[in-house]
Amino acid sequence: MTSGWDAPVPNPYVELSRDEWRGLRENTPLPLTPGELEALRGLKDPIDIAEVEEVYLPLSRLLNLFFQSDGRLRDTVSAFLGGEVPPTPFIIGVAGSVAVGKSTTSRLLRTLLARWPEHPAVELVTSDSFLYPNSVLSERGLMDRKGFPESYDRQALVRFVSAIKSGVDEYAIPVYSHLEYDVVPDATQTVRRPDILIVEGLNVLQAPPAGSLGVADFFDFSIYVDARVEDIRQWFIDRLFALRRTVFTDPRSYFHKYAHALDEDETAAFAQRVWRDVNEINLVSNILPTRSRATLVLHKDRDHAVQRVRLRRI
Ligand SMILES: Nc1ncnc2c1ncn2[C@@H]1O[C@H](COP(=O)(O)OP(=O)(O)O)[C@@H](O)[C@H]1O
Ligand SMILES: CC(C)(COP(=O)(O)O)[C@@H](O)C(=O)NCCC(=O)O
Repeated sequence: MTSGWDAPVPNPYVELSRDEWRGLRENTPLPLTPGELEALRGLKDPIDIAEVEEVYLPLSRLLNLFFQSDGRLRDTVSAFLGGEVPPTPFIIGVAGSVAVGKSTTSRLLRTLLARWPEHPAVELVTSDSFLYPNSVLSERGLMDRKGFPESYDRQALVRFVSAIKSGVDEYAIPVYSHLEYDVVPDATQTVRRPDILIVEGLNVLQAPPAGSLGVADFFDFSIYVDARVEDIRQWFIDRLFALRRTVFTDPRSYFHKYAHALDEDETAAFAQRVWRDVNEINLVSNILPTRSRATLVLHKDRDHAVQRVRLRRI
């Protein structure tokens, strides 16, 4: 038995280096071409096939094992109840900062998971669908708090995930447009009883207020995409410059006015201000504190490559 001040700190996680993790792919095949990966990649995300093979195939294999083990647990419960318990979607949460690369991770997982014969139907929703429209955010003085917990209709998100977990046949949710920087009036995304539902968003691992349910209460597995705050800040700034050269040139873009009006220095100052006053505060106060709730943490280095993986002990 160890004791004293230098005793190892008990740790509820298994910590793996990239080398250890990549060996866990075993013989999982690569069901993705470089062209398909290109289509899934977010702006300025340098993900390549090596990253898919070494990081995402072990993850795809692990999620497939969790999915199958969930089915066996359901069989046990059915036997206990003396009647069939019908399957409901397996729900995966993906959380992390603005600009950390959650969208690429989620889109890639959707594609990789759908190629397993056990769960071909995989749907992806992002929690921005549950942001209040700009009109409501303005009224409440929350336009500079987009992405903070109070900018979402938390109860609508919980109702949706609860309905999916209850096995409803279909459920329509709102659609958010990054281009228009607002919820799109009258547009909907319909989720139809998938085998797996991925729910991606900044705050999806947040603990609910005392006495109520949170969206994370319905997750069967959760992933936190992690990196040093300084690195994410740089990625956010680099991406804003890339957006300025691409998306912001579209007259429909909410940020179109900035594409020409601001020179390079002013754009850098704008990016730094939005990072410091909005996204970093949200990361440090609301998002990072949820990291320890995740089943799995993917930690990226400055070059965006995942170098460490932390898996919660079962
Ligand atoms: N102002 C914007 N205009 C258009 N697309 C954007 C804008 N901001 C972010 N995006 C895109 O929205 C997606 C989600 O971005 P974000 O919430 O920062 O999460 P992450 O970088 O972790 O995927 C990304 O694909 C990003 O490129
Ligand atoms: C739309 C977002 C709040 C992310 O929403 P999510 O789907 O992660 O809930 C975020 O990408 C965003 O636009 N934040 C506002 C601050 C900024 O422009 O960076």
